[in-house]
Amino acid sequence: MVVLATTPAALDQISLLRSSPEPLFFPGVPAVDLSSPGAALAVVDACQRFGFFKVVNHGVPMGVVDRLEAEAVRFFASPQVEKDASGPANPLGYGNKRIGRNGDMGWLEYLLLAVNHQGSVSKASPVPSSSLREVVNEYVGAVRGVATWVLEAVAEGLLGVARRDALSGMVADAGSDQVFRVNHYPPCPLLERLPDSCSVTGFGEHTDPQLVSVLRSNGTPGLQVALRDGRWLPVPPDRDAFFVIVGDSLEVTKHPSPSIAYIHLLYQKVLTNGRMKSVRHRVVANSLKPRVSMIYFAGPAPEQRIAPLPELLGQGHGEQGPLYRDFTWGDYKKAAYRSRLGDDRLDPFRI
Ligand SMILES: O=C(O)CCC(=O)C(=O)O
Ligand SMILES: [Fe+2]
Repeated sequence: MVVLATTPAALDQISLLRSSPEPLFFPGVPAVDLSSPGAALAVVDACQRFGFFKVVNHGVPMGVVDRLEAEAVRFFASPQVEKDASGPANPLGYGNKRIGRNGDMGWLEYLLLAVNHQGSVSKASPVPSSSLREVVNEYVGAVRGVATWVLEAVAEGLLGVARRDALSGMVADAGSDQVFRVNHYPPCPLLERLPDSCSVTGFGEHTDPQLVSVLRSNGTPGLQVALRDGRWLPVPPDRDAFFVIVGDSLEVTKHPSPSIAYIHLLYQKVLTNGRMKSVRHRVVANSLKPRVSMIYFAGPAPEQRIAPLPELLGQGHGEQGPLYRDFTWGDYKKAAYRSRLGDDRLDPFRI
């Protein structure tokens, strides 16, 4: 984070970031072709090594994606007073710059909606128009298929074909906690007044709490993922692909004595007892072009226990037993609401 002597007032409390002198784009984002015979193994490998990958040949009709993007652009271009009618986000609804309740700010506006276990926007969510509701339902219905496919591949890879639905079943259960979010990052002209070495936070660094997130964006760059060595790597946008992000619930590993470096990495997670990695990511603002992203987050029901799957305990990796106490998704969510975006939200659950 950077502090300047004269930060433009319009940035309010939005943090500045130091731009890294890295090459422009990371060429190594693993790409998985869902139509290829080796796709399941490639998914498991990518989840284990990066916690992040993109999928192509995903089978989601691009017409639905384009319709949703057009509806989202229309909504974000509508008068502020109309957008405010669906907010302030608490946590659902329309939000502007403020993310969560604990002081995180970013150069963006967004709409956050709850999705029921059948994949439709829940009645309680403040959706601005029936046309937006319709197209979100259609879109979520389609990308849920990608999330299910990924969770099935992971379960099969770790537990065998008989337990293929061990993870995806948690999302299909009645009462599962699924969320859909559409983010709009307007161009940030203030960037031109900042030194080249600075950028502006669009969405601050964090891990996604759920099992898995499926992200799609327009062609504007901004998304960055953290590698294990702490470097931030820009992800080349691909408007025809989906990016899959492993969430905290899927990851949770263990480590005998967490060192500072290890805490930085945060590659420790629960259900898979560390086999999968959740990945820290963030978005930086763009000076010229708007970025629109849509993310479907697949989470379990509030009463779902988040503990290592018993089959995965004591299978090598030097582990003696779980390093996290049993907790439910509901417990985790409550703790997450009290935390800042970039906090290690699993900390309260470490043994
Ligand atoms: O907008 C993006 O590209 C990423 C946003 C994100 O990480 C999130 O909404 O959790
Ligand atoms: Fe995220």
